[in-house]
Amino acid sequence: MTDPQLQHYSDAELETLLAEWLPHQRWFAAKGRTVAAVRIMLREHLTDTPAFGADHLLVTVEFESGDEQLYQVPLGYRTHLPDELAHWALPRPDGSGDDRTHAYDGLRDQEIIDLYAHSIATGQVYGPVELHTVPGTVIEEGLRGRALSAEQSNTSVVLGEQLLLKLFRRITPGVNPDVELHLALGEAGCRSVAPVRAWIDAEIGGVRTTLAMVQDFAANSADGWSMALGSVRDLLLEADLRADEVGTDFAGESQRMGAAVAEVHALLAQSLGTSQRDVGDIVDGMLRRLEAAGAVVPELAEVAPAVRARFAEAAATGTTTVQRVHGDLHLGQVLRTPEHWLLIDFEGEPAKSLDERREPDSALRDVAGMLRSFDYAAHHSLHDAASEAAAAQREFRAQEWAQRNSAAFCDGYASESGVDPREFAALLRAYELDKAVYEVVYEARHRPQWIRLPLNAIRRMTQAD
Ligand SMILES: Nc1ncnc2c1ncn2[C@@H]1O[C@H](COP(=O)(O)OP(=O)(O)O)[C@@H](O)[C@H]1O
Ligand SMILES: O=P(O)(O)O[C@H]1O[C@H](CO)[C@@H](O[C@H]2O[C@H](CO)[C@@H](O)[C@H](O)[C@H]2O)[C@H](O)[C@H]1O
Repeated sequence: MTDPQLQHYSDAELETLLAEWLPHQRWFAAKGRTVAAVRIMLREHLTDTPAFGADHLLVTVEFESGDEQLYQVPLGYRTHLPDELAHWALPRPDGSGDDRTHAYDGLRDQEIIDLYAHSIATGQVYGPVELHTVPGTVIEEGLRGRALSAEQSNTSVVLGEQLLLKLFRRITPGVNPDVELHLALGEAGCRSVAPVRAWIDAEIGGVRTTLAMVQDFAANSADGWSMALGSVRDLLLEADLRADEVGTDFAGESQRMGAAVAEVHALLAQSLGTSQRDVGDIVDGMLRRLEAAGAVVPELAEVAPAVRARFAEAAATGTTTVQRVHGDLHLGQVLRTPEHWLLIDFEGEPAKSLDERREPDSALRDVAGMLRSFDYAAHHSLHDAASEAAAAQREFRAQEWAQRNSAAFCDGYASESGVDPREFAALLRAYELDKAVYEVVYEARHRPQWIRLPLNAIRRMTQAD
């Protein structure tokens, strides 16, 4: 029996199917919004073999509200869909028969990944796309690829356990800060990032726009979030021990992490400069975000006056030094290699515009991001305890873990930079609250069952002296 032929999908057919499929993808940034239509902006045909086909798409998503977002979507086509690809398939057109070719996320297909790896190694890219390689870089041919887990804002593929190809999903015209800052830090000889070796861009609407980047893959690394959760879990299991007596005490790691963040900040300041900014201006942005968040999550109304009071304390502190920063630092953005800590993902908060993400900010934003993350890790593992007394005890111990690691992180930061973030308590607290407000909206949209973590933290922070 011969296999059925691959059937072509028209642009119009794909647009209809993508409008249904895109909102369910983890990397779709507009969760909760109604898609009015999808338009294909670019469709580059990559291959047609008897077994499979592939296209590379850039699509514009139009929302009911009238605005648009641009997404990058590699698609594969097969007549028979292997079980492991079923999860990544687009719906099939209404009324299509059993032999209708399947369309699916191309980056989940080994053979299509190989095609991209070959293209990067040989420099043979498609259509208007350009590949730029950092001088001295040689990307081997024939590196086998595997896509990383699905829970990401973008899609990353490990090539030969040596390199990581990160394909940006939501595309914003301009240079992606992930490439921009990684390149600057690489040139400055920073030890605490994985160097970028190449990037891919194209001119979109007259603007050179980043589509993907290739950086060193840190094999055998563990992410800070998993390590921190392990430490908290062990502490909560050992009811009679203090945090510093438990084998997986994390404070030494937090201290080294603080030093790594300080190194990155110093090199970003050195390479890309610093300036002075009125804290009042920074706080105006925080107030605007608080108001916008209140429209999404009504529970914020109850804590908003106390948050505003904290913001006002920060605004009264005058001016502060600003520089390029990471912008969305948390425990999931640091990797512990066998040697040291690496910071990854310099894209900034996905919900902000590119201009906002590239705006110089206080280094305290990143410090606050990490302090929030210690609080998340500490409280994430608290389940309903058998009695109120037991719950209070577990809460107390979780809180102690967060404080111990926050202090160690600040100690490490201060030892590397000579500046202790805790000296700027009012501004640091304002950044922590701003981040927690962002998190409330993030959780409402992505993980509603987690929303109590940032909401409770805001209550604690606004009640504390
Ligand atoms: N250089 C690297 N080496 C090893 N693993 C990495 C590297 N960069 C990222 N990762 C892994 O990929 C995951 C997603 O990376 P990230 O840059 O945060 O992507 P996203 O923007 O999609 O969230 C990280 O949680 C980490 O596990
Ligand atoms: O890693 P991303 O750039 O996609 O960042 C977004 O998702 C994060 C969650 O994956 C989110 O981080 C929040 O949850 C973390 C635990 O999962 C916690 O460690 C962070 O402190 C907390 O902010 C991040 O805010 C969001 O931008």
